[in-house]
Amino acid sequence: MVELDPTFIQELEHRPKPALIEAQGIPIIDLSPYIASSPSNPQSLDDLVDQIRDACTNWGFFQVINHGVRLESREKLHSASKRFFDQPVEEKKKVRRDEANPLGYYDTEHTKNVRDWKEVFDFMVDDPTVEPASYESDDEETVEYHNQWPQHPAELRKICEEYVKEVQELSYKLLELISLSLNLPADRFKPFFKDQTTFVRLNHYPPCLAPDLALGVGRHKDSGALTILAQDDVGGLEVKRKTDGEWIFVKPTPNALVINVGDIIQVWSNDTYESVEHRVRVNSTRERFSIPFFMNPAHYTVIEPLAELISEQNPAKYNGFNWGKFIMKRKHSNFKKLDVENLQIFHFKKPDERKIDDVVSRVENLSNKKE
Ligand SMILES: O=C(O)CCC(=O)C(=O)O
Ligand SMILES: [Fe+2]
Repeated sequence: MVELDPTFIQELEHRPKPALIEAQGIPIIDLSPYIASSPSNPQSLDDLVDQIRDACTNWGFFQVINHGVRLESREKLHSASKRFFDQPVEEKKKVRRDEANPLGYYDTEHTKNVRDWKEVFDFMVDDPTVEPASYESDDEETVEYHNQWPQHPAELRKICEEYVKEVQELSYKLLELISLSLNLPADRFKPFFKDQTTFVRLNHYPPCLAPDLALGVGRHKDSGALTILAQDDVGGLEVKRKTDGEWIFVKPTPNALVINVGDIIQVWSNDTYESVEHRVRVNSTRERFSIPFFMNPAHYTVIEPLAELISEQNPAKYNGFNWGKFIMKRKHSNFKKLDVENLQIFHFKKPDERKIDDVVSRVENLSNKKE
């Protein structure tokens, strides 16, 4: 019997199943009609937009190939990340995050109040990034966050910055495609990202002696606009299939990036697209590395359903909320185990919508129990 610190142990119903379900996985979309420098033919662009719409509607997740991010920059970052995490913990803790600076290294993240089997290193894409000083709604003070770079490996900073430049270009293209897929102009979302609060996380999941009890990241939805994830060939990411709630393994595909729409796009689209739950399983033999790029708007952005996507027949399902305050509150509860439920976009649903969601989730629970 392996002794596992009880803070890592998932409730029975949330533990990973012994067998992986690969099934028909999330779609793979070839972005070449949009990424290529030569103007593409309109038919292939329409096809691409249709594929994006289907993937966002049916899965909330997809993989992209021919995305313009060079394999070389990605591999360089994976190996620099490995060099960083391979160091003794005392060395890594020289850049550890604390309540004053949320950036850098830490190994105590909790998701839904259970500790994740992972260690991470976070940095902002814009350095410095301006965020609210507190989550109190009447406090207008802001602070500047600065990245903390380690001394070793010295090249980590440059490699991260190079990678980010390429992924950032892709992030705008994906936003454009998503916008077109909602029948909006390609640049509809762009202004929200002028003072963006986008950040990148280097994830390291060490081998775990009790992979049946713990998770690398517990079930969650990404709270930002869009996530672009590079994963290595080990695999571990699982996505909750919308049709039946089954956890589906995302098969690592060479040179593909995994994309998912986050809570913000769910609200902007007034629930046309949903931010889908996912989690990470760990294994007892191989460490895993992954690198999510979390694309987030400026802190002062009020997140609400877009005017073009609501009507009398389809009224706004959410009250607007301030992105910076929302994320501050979330960070506060992720930092340590709290007894309260995490803040979710669900809490901004208009009262009638919350009632409808409650009924739907009760029916879903009933039908899941029958299996
Ligand atoms: O490592 C992964 O595959 C996904 C990580 C993730 O979902 C997250 O950090 O939000
Ligand atoms: Fe995630």
